Amino acid sequence: MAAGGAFPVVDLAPFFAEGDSSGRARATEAVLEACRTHGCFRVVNHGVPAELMARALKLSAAFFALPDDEKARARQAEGTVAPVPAGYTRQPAHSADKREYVLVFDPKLGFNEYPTEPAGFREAVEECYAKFTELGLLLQEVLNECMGLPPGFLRDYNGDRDFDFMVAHHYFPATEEENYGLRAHEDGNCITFIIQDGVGGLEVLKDGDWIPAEPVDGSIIVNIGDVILVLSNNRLKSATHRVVRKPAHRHSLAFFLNIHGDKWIEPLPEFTTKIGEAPRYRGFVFNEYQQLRMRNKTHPPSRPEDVVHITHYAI
Ligand SMILES: O=C(O)CCC(=O)C(=O)O
Ligand SMILES: [Fe+2]
Repeated sequence: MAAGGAFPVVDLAPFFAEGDSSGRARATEAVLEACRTHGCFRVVNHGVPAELMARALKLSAAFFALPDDEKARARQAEGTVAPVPAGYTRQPAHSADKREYVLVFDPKLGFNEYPTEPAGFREAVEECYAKFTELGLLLQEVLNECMGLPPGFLRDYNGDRDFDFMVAHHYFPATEEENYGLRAHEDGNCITFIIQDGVGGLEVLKDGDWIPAEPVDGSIIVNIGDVILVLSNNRLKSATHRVVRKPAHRHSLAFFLNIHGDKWIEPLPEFTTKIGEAPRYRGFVFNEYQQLRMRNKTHPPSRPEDVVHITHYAI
C-alpha cells in the first residue's frame, strides 16, 4: 500500500459528483468511523487543486528562507484587534517548539500582514484560504450528518467565518539534542486541515502509539478539534497529534475552521438528555478556552499537568 496506508483515507469525490447519494453515504460512514477511531483522516478528491497546494508550500518555504530582518517586516503592527496576532511570529529561542510561522485571517477582515517577497505568496495564500473554507463548510455538513443532527444545525451554530485562520509553519531541522517541533496537543477548534511538504514528522496518537501522517502529494490531513469532541459528548474524538522534527527544514500549512469566541460550547442534547446520558463536559464560552490555551503558550506551566486541555472542563 502507498505511504500513509495505516491512516484512514476518505475519498470525497462523491460530494463533487451530481446525484451520487450512495457514494456520499459511504464517504460519510468512512468519516464517522475515522472520527470514532482516530479523530483524524486523510482526504483525497477534496476539491483543492494539488497545484495550488504545492505552490503555496513552495512560496511559503521561499518566504521562510529570507533573512530574519526581511521576515520581521511581516510582523503585525502593535494595537491591532485580531483575535490572535496575524503576520509573522518566531517562537522565542527558549521555547520548546522550534518553529516560525505566518498567520492569516480571512483577507476581507484586513488583519493580514503579507511579506512583499516572494512574489505570488499573497495570492497563493488567499486562494488556499478560500478553497479550505469551502472544504471546511463541506466537511461541517458531513459531520452534521455523522452526528445525526438536524439538517443545517452546525451551519447555523457555526455560521460566522471571521474567527477562522490559517498558519504557514516552518520547522527548523532537528538537532542532536532535541527534535520537538510541536508538542502533543489537540486542536481546540472544530476542524483543521493540514498540508505538508515531503519531509514528514506529523504524528497522531492512536491507542497509545504514535502513527505517522505521512506526506502524500495532493492529499489533506483532517483533524477533528475539541469543539466537535465536546458537542458530541466524546462520540467523535479530537486527534492528539504532534510534529517531530527531522534533520531537514519542514513546511506545512494548517487551516483552522474555528467558531465565534462568544459561542457557548457544551454537549448537545442529542448526545445527553435525549438519550439519557450524562454530559461529560461543563459548558464554556469558546473564548475562555482559547485564552487558557493561549496562556499555555505565553506562560508555559512548569508542571505538565497544569497545561490546560479540554479535560479542564471534564465532569
Ligand atoms: O505542521 C503540522 O503538520 C501540524 C500543525 C498543527 O498541528 C497545528 O498547527 O496545530
Ligand atoms: Fe494541531
